[in-house]
Amino acid sequence: MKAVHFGAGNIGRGFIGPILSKSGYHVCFVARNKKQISELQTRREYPLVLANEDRKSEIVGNVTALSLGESGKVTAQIAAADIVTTAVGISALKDIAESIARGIRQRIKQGNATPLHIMACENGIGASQLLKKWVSPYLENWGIQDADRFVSYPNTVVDRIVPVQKHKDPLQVMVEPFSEWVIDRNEIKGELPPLQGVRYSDSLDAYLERKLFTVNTGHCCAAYFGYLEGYSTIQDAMSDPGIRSKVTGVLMETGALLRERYGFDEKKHRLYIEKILGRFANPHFHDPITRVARSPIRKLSSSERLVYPAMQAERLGLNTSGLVTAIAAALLFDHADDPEALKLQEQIRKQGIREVVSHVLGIPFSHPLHGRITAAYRKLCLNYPHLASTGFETIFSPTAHRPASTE
Ligand SMILES: NC(=O)c1ccc[n+]([C@@H]2O[C@H](COP(=O)([O-])OP(=O)(O)OC[C@H]3O[C@@H](n4cnc5c(N)ncnc54)[C@H](O)[C@@H]3O)[C@@H](O)[C@H]2O)c1
Ligand SMILES: O=P(O)(O)OC[C@@H](O)[C@@H](O)[C@H](O)[C@H](O)CO
Repeated sequence: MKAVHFGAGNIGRGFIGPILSKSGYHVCFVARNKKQISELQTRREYPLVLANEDRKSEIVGNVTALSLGESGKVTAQIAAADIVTTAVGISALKDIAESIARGIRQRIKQGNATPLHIMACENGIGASQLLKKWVSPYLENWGIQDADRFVSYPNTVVDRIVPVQKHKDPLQVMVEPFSEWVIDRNEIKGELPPLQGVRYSDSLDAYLERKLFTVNTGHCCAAYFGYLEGYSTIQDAMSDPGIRSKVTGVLMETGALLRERYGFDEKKHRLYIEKILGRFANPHFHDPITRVARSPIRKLSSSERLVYPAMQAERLGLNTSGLVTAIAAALLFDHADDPEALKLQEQIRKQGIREVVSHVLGIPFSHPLHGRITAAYRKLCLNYPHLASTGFETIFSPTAHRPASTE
């Protein structure tokens, strides 16, 4: 069995690659880092270490790598693959779509009609279906109408914390012991791929929202609140009782929403939250705040971990005060090495916070959350003036940008 995995980064090497390899697939990473590619080609294996007391390690074998630029070879690999997975970041899916489409075209030319499962293992709602939207136009342009007969794009949920890390061995990866990979069973064509430790579900949305609005909402809250306080790792932020309590408060809000939407048992969900808070605090990690806070425009979009649950909870009349403060904190994330953080700050400076809440977060001026978020943002600007320094005077000053109800 053959698998092609795009992205030899943290989750690619730390979770998807190991599951594929353990399940008997030969794994070809399609990657960008030259050093990693040549090491994977030569060694054909790499070490994976668990971030716990024992530091138990295992070898992930039966792997190799290609560079994205080796387009003929990548096409051939996809043409012969049983599974294609990705972990490149949801915004980068469009950049790999043509490669995948070429592989499908070659597969059809070769008369290979065995099922091909393409799974985008990215955080976000409907990532595999989004990838399909990027791949399909290439196929249509080439006159290929019937790829759906054997190609499927099941959405998935992947959960394992794998921080940014550096080791002497560029292939080594340290991961938390916990892991969960759930795949939408309804989308699979043909037999279920024999993936060890993976769950196939008929109700993926429930798993997806539970993960995104608990693990990822809580994680980014720890990051954005931690950033305000000047912490550099999630573990440091989580050891601050004030931050831990704020994160817990937000997860109580998303928990109430999830229970309302999917009927989760309250006690079990509370235990799920507790477990996740413990995972964030894992003392064997130094997970940079900047990794977890990365790409704030993506994280603040209307289908994502902060705004989506806030809008849904508001609609149902549930408490959203913690989410509102978290959104305001995210709007202050101005890390200089994060292109989206810089773009967001530029937009706030140029357009004012009210426009940004409306157009970037997708919350209309007339929506009750709009005024509450701008008010919370203003309060944070006053409490953390060093973060709001560049645009503070203009953010609330002239003309229409001044929020009416925040004095
Ligand atoms: N790290 C985690 O804890 C974790 C857990 C679950 C899900 N995820 C999701 O997995 C995805 C990857 O996250 P990560 O933490 O592994 O990031 P990462 O930066 O460590 O890895 C991404 C990799 O993709 C590569 N890449 C980017 N564009 C590419 C392209 N066009 N072709 C080939 N390779 C490309 C990058 O070079 C990098 O090696 C994200 O969507 C993230 O949300 C991460
Ligand atoms: O990868 P992002 O940027 O969507 O989110 C950052 C982290 O919250 C995320 O990578 C978690 O570590 C992961 O989702 C845990 O399963």
